[in-house]
Amino acid sequence: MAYENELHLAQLAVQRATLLTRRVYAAKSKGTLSKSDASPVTIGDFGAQALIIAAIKHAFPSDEVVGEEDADDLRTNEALRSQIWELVQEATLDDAEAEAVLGGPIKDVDGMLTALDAGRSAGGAKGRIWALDPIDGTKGFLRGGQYAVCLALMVDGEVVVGVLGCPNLPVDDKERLDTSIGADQTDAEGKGVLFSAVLGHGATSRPLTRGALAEGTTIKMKPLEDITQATFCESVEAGHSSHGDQAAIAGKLGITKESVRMDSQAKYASIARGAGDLYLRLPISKTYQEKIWDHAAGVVIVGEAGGTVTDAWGKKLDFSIGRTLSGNKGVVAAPKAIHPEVLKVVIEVLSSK
Ligand SMILES: Nc1ncnc2c1ncn2[C@@H]1O[C@H](COP(=O)(O)OS(=O)(=O)O)[C@@H](OP(=O)(O)O)[C@H]1O
Ligand SMILES: [Mg+2]
Repeated sequence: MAYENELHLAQLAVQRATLLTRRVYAAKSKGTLSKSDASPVTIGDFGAQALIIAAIKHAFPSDEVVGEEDADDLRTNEALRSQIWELVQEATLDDAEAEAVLGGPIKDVDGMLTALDAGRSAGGAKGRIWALDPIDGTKGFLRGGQYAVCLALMVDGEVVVGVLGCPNLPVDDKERLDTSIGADQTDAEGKGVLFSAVLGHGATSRPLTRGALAEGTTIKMKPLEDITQATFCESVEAGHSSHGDQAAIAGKLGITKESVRMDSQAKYASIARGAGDLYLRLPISKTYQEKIWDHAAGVVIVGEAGGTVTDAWGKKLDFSIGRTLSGNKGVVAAPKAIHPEVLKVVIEVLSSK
């Protein structure tokens, strides 16, 4: 299979980083995060980004990375730096082969800062560039809800590999969408899901483990015969997408079920596994540009599960421009067969404003 090594590396790196974020959440819940004033999101974000970039640079030294964070804050904040360094050192998978693929633990603090800083790529249309969101859905992370560790590889501006670590989603693909899941998740074995896809080779899900990767199963979007029965997902934050426009679109499509609000790219993962049908993200702000790391992995996973993802005007999401999707507005993700019908209504609603 194409990109087999990249996929394997991405799965293990996301697995290791997702477990780190879960430990930070558990520490927050137990009240043992007292050494620094930093928010658990900050700690998890830096730790996860350092781990993932170190693994990428070990396996593919000349690849570039567009990461959400950089090391500036850590260079000036010693307390924060040592707290994150402690976590990063402890974040090893219970499997020697997996650790060898990842290059083992990061050697020293400088190595951690160097890894973090390697996320400054400007992106673009040429070469191999990874897009990384170490904690997507920061609000979800803080409220014990959905969040995702997101990594994708783009080659010449096209997303070819995508991996999402969703520690608070139910393991069973058939389980109904339930936004309350994760409310009391702990740092325990047997919870959470790792989703992956390679362009042209399908999408899979597997339980999140601490050691070797669990066996994957193919995921597919749910066949939807009657659009009025669709379940659609949207952001929790009203500031990130227009709940009003989305409700108007659902109404015009004859959808009566209430939307499922969920933070992060867990929305893409959920519709890809058939727990939900549509993901609508209609822009609120005229100036906000979506970040590539908020979409790259989810888009290839939905595409490989039988879906189509475009922006709100029907344009393919263009990951080749830089760190943002500056050529696009909004997101419409749906099973291939019904995407045109959904898009038509999206355009009607947007045009009538
Ligand atoms: N104004 C505006 N419009 C659209 N999107 C924005 C906006 N501001 C921020 N963001 C990005 O939204 C990312 C989280 O998206 P979600 O779908 O998880 O939103 S929500 O948390 O459910 O509201 C969030 O990612 P994280 O910061 O990783 O959580 C942001 O990159
Ligand atoms: Mg994000």
